[in-house]
Amino acid sequence: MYLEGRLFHRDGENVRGSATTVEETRTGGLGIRCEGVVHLYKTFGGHDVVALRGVDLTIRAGERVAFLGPSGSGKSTLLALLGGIQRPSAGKIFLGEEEVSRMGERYLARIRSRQVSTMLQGATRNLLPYATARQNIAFARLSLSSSERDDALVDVELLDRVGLVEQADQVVSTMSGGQRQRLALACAVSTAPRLLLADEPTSQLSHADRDHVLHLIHSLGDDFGTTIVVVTHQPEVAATFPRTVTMKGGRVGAEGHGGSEYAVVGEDGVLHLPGHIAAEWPPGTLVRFEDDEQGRIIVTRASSEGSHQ
Ligand SMILES: Nc1ncnc2c1ncn2[C@@H]1O[C@H](COP(=O)(O)OP(=O)(O)OP(=O)(O)O)[C@@H](O)[C@H]1O
Repeated sequence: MYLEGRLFHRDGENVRGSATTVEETRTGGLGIRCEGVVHLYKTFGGHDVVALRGVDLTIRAGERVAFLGPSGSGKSTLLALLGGIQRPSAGKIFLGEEEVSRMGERYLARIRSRQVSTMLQGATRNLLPYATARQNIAFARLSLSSSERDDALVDVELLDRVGLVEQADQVVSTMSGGQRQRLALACAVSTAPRLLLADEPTSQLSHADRDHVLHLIHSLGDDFGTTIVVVTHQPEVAATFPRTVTMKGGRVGAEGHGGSEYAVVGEDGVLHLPGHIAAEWPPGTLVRFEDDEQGRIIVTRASSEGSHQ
């Protein structure tokens, strides 16, 4: 059984914290800014794989964003950089007003344990296999002070929200893949983070479980103003987010806001076409630009019949 209603409680909550450092602020979402972020992986073969080719992106405090894009386009890499799990090869990433690469290891570790929750693909591997669901949540919250723990989250409610109340005292090693994934998310949100980064949090779940997990993710935003970024391949999941960012070839190629689609102008004025048009206009297609009376630019396929605007 799942509980409905408000999950997170915090007296005197203030979703726009104003203290000076990320660490001093406990409430409200954490904004993100990427400036020219490039990331290379060195391979054993000795050649570099360029995963990100210059990402400029701002996510405001409290925004909820879904990252989309084909396999290999750099979504997971960007998420890991935002969570401070990897450092960019070049460019800058700011959490709040602080640049991640200027944070010392210990400072960053504290931010990551109390303010930024990152659920990477395969996050279930980070669960303690011989501990129960309830013990895993307690472990995830170890870094919180006792007042922070009292303030916010009741573990039984949290487990109920992800449909695991009957597994509260079951050890992880006996759980199914879907149950582990739901527990990993419960652990990730159990500290009431200011920034939640989740890579494919619903990939192994049934429709009903997916919807409840999404409800849990969005309730963090509703109750705390948490900034939320998820990577997903599922259009139904992306549709619950007010903003989508589509990665293409290591760059931000397009954005969606409130149902409208926008392309992002890249280096040298390059524009990625929305997927459904790109499928019909192969590389080499000649297009014509015209201004209409309202000052809009009309793009028309110049050659062949069946032109698009
Ligand atoms: N550890 C690594 N070592 C070498 N190359 C890597 C590593 N991780 C990712 N890559 C490469 O970086 C590029 C971006 O990968 P990334 O996993 O960020 O993409 P993605 O969009 O999240 O893909 P998917 O949707 O399949 O998870 C790909 O070419 C990938 O092969």
